Parts: sequence; structure tokens; C-alpha cells
Amino acid sequence: MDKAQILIASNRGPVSFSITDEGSLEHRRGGGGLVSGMISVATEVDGVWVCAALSDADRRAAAESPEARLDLRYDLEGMRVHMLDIPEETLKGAYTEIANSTLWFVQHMLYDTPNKPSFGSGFRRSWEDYTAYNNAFAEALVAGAADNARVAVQDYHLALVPRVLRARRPDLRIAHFSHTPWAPPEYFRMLPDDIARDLLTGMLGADRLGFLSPRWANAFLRCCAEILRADVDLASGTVEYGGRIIRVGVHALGADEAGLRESAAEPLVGVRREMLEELVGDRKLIVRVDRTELSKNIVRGLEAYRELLRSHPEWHGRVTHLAFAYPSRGDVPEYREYTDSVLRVAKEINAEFATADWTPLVLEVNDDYPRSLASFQLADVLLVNPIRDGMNLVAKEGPVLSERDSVLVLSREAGAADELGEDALTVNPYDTVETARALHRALSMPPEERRRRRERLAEAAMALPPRRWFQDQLRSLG
Ligand SMILES: O=P(O)(O)OC[C@H]1O[C@H](O[C@H]2O[C@H](CO)[C@@H](O)[C@H](O)[C@H]2O)[C@H](O)[C@@H](O)[C@@H]1O
Ligand SMILES: O=c1ccn([C@@H]2O[C@H](COP(=O)(O)OP(=O)(O)O)[C@@H](O)[C@H]2O)c(=O)[nH]1
Repeated sequence: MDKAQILIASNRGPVSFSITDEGSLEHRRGGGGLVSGMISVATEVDGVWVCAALSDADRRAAAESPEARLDLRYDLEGMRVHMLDIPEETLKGAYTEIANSTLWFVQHMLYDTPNKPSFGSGFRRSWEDYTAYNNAFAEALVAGAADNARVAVQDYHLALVPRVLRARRPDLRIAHFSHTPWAPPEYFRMLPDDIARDLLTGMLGADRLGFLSPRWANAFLRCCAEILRADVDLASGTVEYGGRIIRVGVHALGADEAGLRESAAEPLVGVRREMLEELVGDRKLIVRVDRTELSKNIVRGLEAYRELLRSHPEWHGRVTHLAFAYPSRGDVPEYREYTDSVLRVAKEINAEFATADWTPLVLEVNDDYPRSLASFQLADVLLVNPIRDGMNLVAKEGPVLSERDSVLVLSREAGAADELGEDALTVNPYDTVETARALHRALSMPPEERRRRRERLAEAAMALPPRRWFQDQLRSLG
């Protein structure tokens, strides 16, 4: 196999496999925003995308492919995909325990601190898995990179890769991009000191670090100054460490208009759309679409809807809330408990308000991407209220596909608020009364104002398509 000039590395790859009832493998697009952003890049770049096999079906697919190497060139029309068959126990420690149960919680400031976290010996064992997992990625990149190749490492799963890669292959040009927020030093330093330092110095092995918002870049720089005592220039976004200068840049990620329109034109989206139209009738429609994820703040979103129905009885029978919460990270107990809370509040709302001919809330906790796209088309209001979010692509995709000039109610704590804050109705995600008021204002907004806002939102959402986002990063590597 030829060595590549451009390599991407991420935990989740562009496709996820599953096993059909007949026992054969089938694949679909990987879920979540990182894949939504990167997949359109992958169709254009000639290179290699290194990712992990994340399920038994993925592992089987990886093992069945020649030399455990999957060649999906046909499916992606561009990149070859190299899926790493990492031992299940190592993956559990790295992905479930460290990436999802620790780093995600730190960066989104999700801990219920009187009880958690507590970094004991189990955590230390998982840290060894995380290190081994990062080494496995670095190994694959070392083997697959041509001389002076450019490598774009993605996200918190792979924070140690840049340092290992630089030590092994000083010829490479290395970028690391964070898709999450970054916690301020006062929160980040709850991690054990050696591990906080390991993460920061791991990332500083790159030539260039990227974030989705100036807020997250700034917090990272402050961590470097306070925890590593590195020489940091906040204004120019540079860190001097280990005799090198590392540049920290901000690259917001926008919606992929062409890809979205192509997906929305699939016949199945039409089928789902008809189904939703029948369900909703001529009622107003409030939509939300998220992974069943603590940081997406689904429970408070539902509470805000309940508050709307309590404080504005004129909407009874005249509005439906569709909440599509597709499954995510079911191996983490907090996610399972959170899903239960979402289901419980939904049940309470319907018990309080439903009538013989009106179901105020329709909550679905299964994965149906065509249905999500159809709901973007039909929404009158799109609710995106995360506690903290690196970007949030749903907030950008909604206005692009909207056919009813949907009004965006958006948390000010999402990275997307940097670009969409002017034309969305922004809210404090903890304030359910303010969110309910915003929902009422959105439902009552005059058509002309809705149209103006929606057009500007769509324009802002498409201003930084993934292709440009990625090319900017490559260019910044020289
Ligand atoms: O891979 P999973 O564990 O299933 O999680 C899905 C992805 O979640 C996170 O996505 C982030 O990236 C988006 C695109 O930049 C951004 O809009 C969003 O705010 C982030 O939450 C995670 O960072 C990815 O690595 C995951 O693949
Ligand atoms: O059933 C669905 C519904 C939505 N999405 C996509 O998942 C991404 C979610 O990205 P976002 O940045 O909003 O949040 P993340 O889940 O990455 O934290 C968006 O592109 C959605 O269109 C998906 O993969 N499956």
C-alpha cells in the first residue's frame, strides 16, 4: 500500500458496521458531529483515515478485511479507511473510562463534584489503556505516513498521539483539533497533576492546535500557562514549550450544505416527512435532535416545554414537540441514567397535558437519521440548549434545511452561538423559565421576522463548510 501524504486520525470513523439477522455485515455512516464534518472532507482528500473498530461488528469487519485493513475507497470516493482492531479491554479503558467518563466530563464540566470524580487505582489502569490506545494510533500513522506528510489528529481520545508521533517521525507536520469545549484551569486541574500535564504536553507535540471557538482556545492557553508554566501569548495564540513554539488557532466548523441537501433528497426522508406531517397535522412544531447526551441538556429542555404549556395554555392542542434523542455511549452508567430521566420527564409531561386527540410531546430514543432530516425541514422552532458544546452542528443544519423558516432557540454556551447568536433567540441553558419564554416568542414570531432571521442563520451556518475548515488546517501546517 502506498504511503499517504495526508492522514486523518479519529476514534470514530466514517462508517459503523452492524450484523444483520442473516449474519452478514452492513454499514452506515458513523453518528455525531465529528463524522458529519469530516466525511465531506474525506470524499475530496486523497489520503488515509485511521480510526478504531468500536463494536463487535466493526471488529469483525476489520478482522475480515485483508491484513486487518479496510479499503473503503469506493464508499468514500476519496480516502482509504484504516480501522484499527484494538483489544476490547484496551478500548473499554480508553474510550469508555477515560475519553467518555473522564475527559468528556471535565471539558463539559459535567461532574456532580460532591460525589465524583475520584481518581483511584481503577482510573490509573484505564489510563494505561488510554496510553496503549494512543500508541496504537501513533504506530499506524508512523507506518502509513509518507515523508513530510501532514497528519490531522482529532479530539480528546487522541491527546497523546502528537507527542509520540513527533518523537518517532520528526519529519511529519502534525495538527491536533479539539471538537469539544476546553475547561478553564480551575476545573481542568481536578485531574491528577501528572495526567493533566501528560494531556497538555501530549497535544503540544503538534505544530498546530485547533479549537472551534476562541473561548475554548483561550481556556487551553490558560491551562498551559498555569499548569505547565509555559510561556503563553494569549493575543497571538502561541505557546512556547520544550524549545518550540506551538500555534493555537480557531477554526469554526459549518454545515456541509451540499452533503445535507443530497442526504435530504433521499426517498426515505420523504417517507419520514409524510409520517411526521400526518402526526403533527396543522399544529406548530418544536423540534430537537441530539445524541442522548448529558451535555445536550435534554431534561431541562423538556422542563422548559412543560413550563411553556403551564404558563401559556393558549398553546394547548396547538403545538407538538418532537424530541429525537438517538442513543449514545450506552456503556457509561451516567448516560443510561440520563436516558431514564429523559423518558421519565417526557412521560410526566404527557400525563399532565395530553388529551384524547393531542399528544403534546413525542420522544423517540432510537437512531433514524432520515427522520431527523425530515424534522429539520418541518420545524417551526428548533431547540438547541446544551449546557456546553464544542460547536453543535444541529444548530447549523436546521436553518439550512428549514422549509418553514424555523426559529432557532440556542444556548449561549454552544460554540455555534459565536456565529449564530445574533439571529437566534439565545438562552441561559440552566434557566428553564427564560427558555420557555423564548419558545413562546419563537412560536409567536411574525412571518417576516422569522424569514429574515432564518436566512441570516443559514448564511452564517454555511459560511465555513467542512472542506474549507479542513483546508485551512492543512494550509496552516505549511
Ligand atoms: O463518537 P461518539 O462518542 O459517539 O460521539 C459523537 C461525537 O461527539 C463529539 O462531537 C463534537 O464534534 C462536533 C463537530 O465538531 C461538534 O459540533 C460538537 O459540539 C462536539 O460535541 C465528539 O467531540 C466527537 O469526537 C464524537 O465523535
Ligand atoms: O439520527 C441522527 C441525527 C443527527 N445526526 C447528526 O449528528 C450530528 C450531531 O452533531 P453535533 O455537532 O450537533 O453534536 P455531537 O453529537 O457531535 O456532540 C449532526 O451532524 C446530525 O445531523 C446523526 O448522525 N444521526
